[in-house]
Amino acid sequence: MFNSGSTPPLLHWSDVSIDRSLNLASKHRPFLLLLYHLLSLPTLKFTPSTRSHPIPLFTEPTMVARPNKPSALSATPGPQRQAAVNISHGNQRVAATLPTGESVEILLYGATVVSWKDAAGEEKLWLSEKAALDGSKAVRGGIPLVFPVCYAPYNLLYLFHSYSVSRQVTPVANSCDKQVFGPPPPNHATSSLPQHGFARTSNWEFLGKSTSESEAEGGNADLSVKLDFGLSSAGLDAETRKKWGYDFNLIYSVTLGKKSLTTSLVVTNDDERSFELQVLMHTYFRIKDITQVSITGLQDAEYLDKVDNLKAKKETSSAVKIEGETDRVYTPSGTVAIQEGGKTSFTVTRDNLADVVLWNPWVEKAQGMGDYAPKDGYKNMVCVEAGSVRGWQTLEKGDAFEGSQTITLE
Ligand SMILES: O=P(O)(O)OC[C@H]1O[C@H](O)[C@H](O)[C@@H](O)[C@@H]1O
Repeated sequence: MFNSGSTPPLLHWSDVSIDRSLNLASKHRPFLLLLYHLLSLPTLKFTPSTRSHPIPLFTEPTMVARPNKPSALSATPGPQRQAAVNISHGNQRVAATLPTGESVEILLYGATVVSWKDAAGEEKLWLSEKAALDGSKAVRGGIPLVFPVCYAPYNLLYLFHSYSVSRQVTPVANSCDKQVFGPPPPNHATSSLPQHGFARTSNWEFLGKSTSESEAEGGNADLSVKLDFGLSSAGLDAETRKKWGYDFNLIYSVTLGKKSLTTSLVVTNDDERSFELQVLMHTYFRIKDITQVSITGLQDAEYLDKVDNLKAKKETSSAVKIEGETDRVYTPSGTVAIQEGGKTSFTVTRDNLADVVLWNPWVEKAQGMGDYAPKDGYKNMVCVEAGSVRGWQTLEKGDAFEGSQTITLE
C-alpha cells in the first residue's frame, strides 16, 4: 500500500481507533463498518495551506479513501493496489515521486521546476550550482517560466535595431516579424517589466494535485500526477502591479508521468481591456557532453539568429550542432529532439507554442553570469525553450490562452 522506504502517511485518529476496534470485535464488523463510513467522511479532507508542520507529508487521498478501507481489512487480501504518489508541500516547494521512482520538484517562487529525475534517480534538468533558490532572483536552471514578455536586451545594436524597426510596425499577434522579438516597443504595456517578465520572479500558490492512471504494458497501470500552481494579478507585488496593471489569472500545471514531463500554462484575461502576451518555458536540459549533442526537427525552419545581428535565416541542417554561443528563435513545424551521440535523449512536443528558442551561452557569456556555475557548465546543458515569442498573442477580455510542452525521455 505504501512506497517502500517512504514515510508512512499520517492517518487521522479516527482511522486508527476504528481499525483497532475492528480487529478486536470482528463479529461486529458490518455494524462497525457502517459506523466507520458515517464517522470518517468529514475527516478525510486535507487542505495543504492550513498545515502547520514545516514539511508536511501527505499522500494520495485514495490511500485512505473509504471504498478501499474495508478491502484492506478483509481476511483474504484483495488484488495488490498500486502504490500511491508521494507529495510533500512545504519549505516553499512542492515535490512529487511516482511509485516507479520518477520525481519532480517545484519552487513556489516562479513555479520553477528545479528538478526532474527519471526512475533511476538520474537528474534530467541542469541547475547552476550558484542558482538562487531563496526567491532573491530568477533561478538559473530548471524550467523558469517566462511571462508576459520574453526579451533579452543584451547589446546596443540589438536595442537600436529593435527600437528602430518597432517604430514602423504595429505588432501583430503571433506574426513572425523579427522586430517584435526582443525588447518590446518603448510604448508597449510590457516595456517597463524586467527581462523575461514577472512570472519567474513571483510567488505562486500551490493549488493542489490530481492523479490519473493509464493502461501500460503487462496490464499494470501507469500513474501520473498533475501539480497545479496559480498566480493572479492580486498576487503580484505592488511594484509589478504598477508596471503591468491588467487583471489576469495564470494556472500552470506540471504533470509528471512515467518517462515524461508536461508543463502547461493557461492565461485568462480578467480585465476589461485586451492585453498582449508572450510565453516561454525556458527548459535547461542536462546533457553529458555538448560536443556529442545535436538538435533535430529544426531543418527548414525559419529562425532569427540573435548572435548574428538578428538575421533571419533558414535552417539547413537536419541535426544542429552547438559549437559556440547559440541564441536562436526557431519556428519549427513539429517535434524537436535532443540527441546525444546519435541517440535521442529528449523529445519536445508543443501545443500552441509555435516557437523554440535554442540557447547555449558558451564560454564568454557563462563567464559573465554571476549565478552561472560551474563556468564550464555550458558543456552539460542546452536550453530548448518552447514558447510563443515572435509576435504577441492578443487576449481579449474574458478570453484564455493555453500552451504546453511535453518532454519525453527515450
Ligand atoms: O539571463 P536570463 O534572463 O535568464 O536569460 C537567459 C537567456 O534566455 C533566452 O534563452 C534568451 O534567448 C537569451 O538571450 C538569454 O540570454
